[in-house]
Amino acid sequence: MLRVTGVAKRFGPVVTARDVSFEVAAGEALGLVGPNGAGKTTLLDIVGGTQRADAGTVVLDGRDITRLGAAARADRGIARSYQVPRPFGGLTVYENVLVGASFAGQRHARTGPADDAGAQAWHALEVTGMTEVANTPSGSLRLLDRKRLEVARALATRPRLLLLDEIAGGLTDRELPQVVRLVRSLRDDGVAVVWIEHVLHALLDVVDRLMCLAAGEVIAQGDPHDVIRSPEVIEVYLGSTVDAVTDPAPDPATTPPGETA
Ligand SMILES: Nc1ncnc2c1ncn2[C@@H]1O[C@H](COP(=O)(O)OP(=O)(O)OP(=O)(O)O)[C@@H](O)[C@H]1O
Repeated sequence: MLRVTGVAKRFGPVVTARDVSFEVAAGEALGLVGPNGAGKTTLLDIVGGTQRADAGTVVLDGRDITRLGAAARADRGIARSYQVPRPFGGLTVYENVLVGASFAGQRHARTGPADDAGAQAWHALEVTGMTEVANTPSGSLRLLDRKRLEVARALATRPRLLLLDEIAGGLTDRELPQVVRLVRSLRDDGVAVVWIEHVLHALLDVVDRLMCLAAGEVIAQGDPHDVIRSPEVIEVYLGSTVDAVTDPAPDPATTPPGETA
């Protein structure tokens, strides 16, 4: 479904992507890990269309979308959540999601029968377990609900490819499984997912494949358990936490050293 080939990006002297290539199949979940500053968010930006790569191509469903902006990519089914949730604080949860659903509704109306944006927004709240806080001002939400609202706003656009940026960071041991279940259910419903996450055991509960970036380069990708056992990944990212991550009863709060949630 998604094929990224030979992507390069730099900000002045800082190289954030160097010949990065990967693929995501329809309905597949790919985890993206790596040290702070490795270039993970920039790569998501390049796939989502909010950043333009210096070189390389992004192909969705066989069509080259490299030169398309974020709105045109959203039209084609790409949606994303942001590391720092940015809801419209004065609007309720429902209203926030309705904004996304309305834009998507207008787009779909151009090519087919008009959607009911309200129904679509409500559906996104149901899927994310947020109906009980639908009328709560989003500025007063606890962290878990702010994270879920990010996902709900993205879902309201009816994506086929969902880009998630650290939606598990900062959550408690009791909250984490809810996010894991949510992402897994989306994947199981056929939505392809690319998920950046430092909370590795949450990622490992969901993703089909894992890719590790360091200094803008892919240092490993493939089976998640192979990737976290890769000597290079252990050296530059996991260090001694690899045993905690793969332990049968891992500490849910485990985050690699030096990483921010
Ligand atoms: N717009 C920008 N202008 C200049 N430098 C940038 C810009 N965006 C990102 N960078 C730099 O590019 C590098 C990669 O940043 P990026 O946010 O993609 O990394 P990351 O792997 O997502 O990190 P983290 O895990 O901390 O979120 C960093 O050194 C960052 O400071």
